[in-house]
Amino acid sequence: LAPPTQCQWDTLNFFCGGFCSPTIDDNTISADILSSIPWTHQPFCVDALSNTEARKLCVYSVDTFNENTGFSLIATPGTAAHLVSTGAVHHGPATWRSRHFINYGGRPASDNTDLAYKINQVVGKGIGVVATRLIKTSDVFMVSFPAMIVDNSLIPSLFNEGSSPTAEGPRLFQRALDQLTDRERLTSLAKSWGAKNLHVVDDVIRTNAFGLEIDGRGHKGLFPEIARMNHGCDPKKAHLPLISASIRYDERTLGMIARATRDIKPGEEIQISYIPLGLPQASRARALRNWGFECTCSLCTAPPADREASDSRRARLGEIRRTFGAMTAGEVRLTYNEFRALSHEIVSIAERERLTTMMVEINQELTRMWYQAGVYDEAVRYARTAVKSAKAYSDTRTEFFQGLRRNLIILEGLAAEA
Ligand SMILES: C[S@@+](CC[C@H](N)C(=O)[O-])C[C@H]1O[C@@H](n2cnc3c(N)ncnc32)[C@H](O)[C@@H]1O
Repeated sequence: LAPPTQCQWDTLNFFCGGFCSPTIDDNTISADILSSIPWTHQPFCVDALSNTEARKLCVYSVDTFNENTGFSLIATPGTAAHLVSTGAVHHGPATWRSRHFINYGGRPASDNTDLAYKINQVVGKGIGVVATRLIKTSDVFMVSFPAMIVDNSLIPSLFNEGSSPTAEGPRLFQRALDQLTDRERLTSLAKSWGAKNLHVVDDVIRTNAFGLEIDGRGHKGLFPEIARMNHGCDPKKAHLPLISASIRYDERTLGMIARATRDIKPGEEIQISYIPLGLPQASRARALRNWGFECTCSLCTAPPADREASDSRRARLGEIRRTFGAMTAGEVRLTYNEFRALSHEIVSIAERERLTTMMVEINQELTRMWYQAGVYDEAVRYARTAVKSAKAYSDTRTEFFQGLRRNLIILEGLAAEA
């Protein structure tokens, strides 16, 4: 076998299994490169933005992406090359054809007759996503592909209130928008329509974007169908997860995948969490301010005594996790019994707070810690629960899930030998 090709931008040669994509910008384009890249427009670049560490940001577009709705990327040439070399820019449309999960702007795709949801007006929240038939726990009911992905350095105003947007921002946003085949799919998400001097893309990003990492850099992705899902938690039924759906970014296809974390009945609005699970009330309210609405879900509007009880459980959960961090760093030592009691306590708090999708993370952490403590039968117990919880909402073909399974098998072997 020939050694994998070294990519200019990939000095560790981490991603290139022989399928490399050259870094291109508006100066380096040539006829032979053109035949190997998916972009259908010449890159448009700006140099060293004053307030970012990116040396160059370019707009890349491919208008055949996602059944010709188009995709624009505003990123460094290195990020663009990385995305091309993963095959994602090519794979997206094929995946779309094989999975009929999309309905954009409320218009059903033409060959798609059996969607599990519709995009509709919902009381008090603008547009939302409503189930049209029974969606079973762990079913994928929607896969949305990006209209645009933007390097975080272009939107500093999002993180630093009061700072002015990068001067080059509107120019890049406009170019990226102009090069989309279906612009309305993105612009229909806008709220202020040019008010406050905000470019329409910037406006859409503020309340609709999902954070994602590409090749170690932070980006914001606009997935117009998934973006129609509102934030919310469910009626107070103690045996059900607090949130009815979870989403996951699949870097192999650029798809954002929505999966049910419990059975969802026809007519129910499907909601996700915009913020990390497990936060207490005040932090939730602060975090949600970015989206400009007051949380009215069952947890936020529960009687004060219930909210306080929930807050103190969540504060305790945070405290235990910090203790685990200190243990890992070697700053705190606990006895076997103390650690065992804390392990039980954190799991029972997460269950009580119905933080179902967080159970994987917690059980994974406990697996690692019991393994490091050399207590393999306890590690096996938590590894089993991590696999079981992950099955409920993640794709079992993912590297992540397979990793959990492999860990379990290794630990079972160690426990049997011990
Ligand atoms: C990602 S969009 C969701 C789709 C949006 N409702 C629409 O009409 O396009 C986020 C925006 O939806 C609204 N929203 C989301 N969850 C909400 C909730 N629980 N209550 C009220 N408004 C909500 C807010 O205006 C928020 O900025």
